[in-house]
Amino acid sequence: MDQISATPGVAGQPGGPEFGRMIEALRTVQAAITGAAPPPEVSAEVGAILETVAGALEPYLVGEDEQLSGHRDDLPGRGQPLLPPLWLDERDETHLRGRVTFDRFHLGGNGAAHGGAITVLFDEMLGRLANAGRNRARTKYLQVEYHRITPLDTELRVEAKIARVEGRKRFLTCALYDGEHLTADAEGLFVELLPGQP
Ligand SMILES: CCCCC/C=C\C/C=C\C/C=C\C/C=C\CCCC(=O)SCCNC(=O)CCNC(=O)[C@H](O)C(C)(C)COP(=O)(O)OP(=O)(O)OC[C@H]1O[C@@H](n2cnc3c(N)ncnc32)[C@H](O)[C@@H]1OP(=O)(O)O
Repeated sequence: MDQISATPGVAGQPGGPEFGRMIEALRTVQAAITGAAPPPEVSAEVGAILETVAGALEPYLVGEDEQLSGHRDDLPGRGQPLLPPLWLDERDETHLRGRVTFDRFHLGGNGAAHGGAITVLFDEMLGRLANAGRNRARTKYLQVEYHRITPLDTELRVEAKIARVEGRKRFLTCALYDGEHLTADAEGLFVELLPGQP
């Protein structure tokens, strides 16, 4: 996880645009499966296709350091399908600003994003900022408040800031906006790892 490549991949090489297309297709599949009520024969057919997909990748399974997913900063959400597709437009060591869109895969209920999906976004934003140009740090706590529902299929703005640093402790904040409206925000403490801490 220490190495995240911001360089767009080269066509014909592992991590090239073909990889980005595969992750994009997976996101489309996640939303389609979540949102569909298919007849049994279609579920069976799609299930068999997905088993074939997993089988096609099995010979290429690698360790964490070598996997492409999560290491591609040129792809939305680092090419990690657990993360909602997040684009970072501004970043330095004190703040991050980006755009994110939740879809049907991230549904909580009644058209609103799941609170856990929002928390994943906040942990990602704060984790990226807490680790920007600094020694490694991990989340100690993340306190989230949900102020109004976060809509699906809507481009939202997300901003993170460093509030203060006290020794190993980095206190950060993050806020998610639908237009002018704050939908959720968070405060987190990240603690710099000591030698030997994983
Ligand atoms: C996922 C990789 C993350 C690692 C980073 C790697 C690479 C970075 C490169 C690029 C970044 C790219 C992507 C990263 C994006 C997202 C990352 C998401 C981050 C995560 O998702 S990461 C997973 C969830 N996370 C954990 O899995 C942590 C499990 N946990 C531990 O590993 C330990 O818990 C640890 C090491 C955190 C601390 O342990 P510890 O024993 O060293 O430190 P301790 O607990 O003593 O606290 C020290 C000081 O904080 C004060 N303190 C404690 N609790 C407090 C509270 N509640 N309120 C106020 N103050 C508090 C104490 O009072 C003391 O203060 P003082 O020093 O002043 O006495």
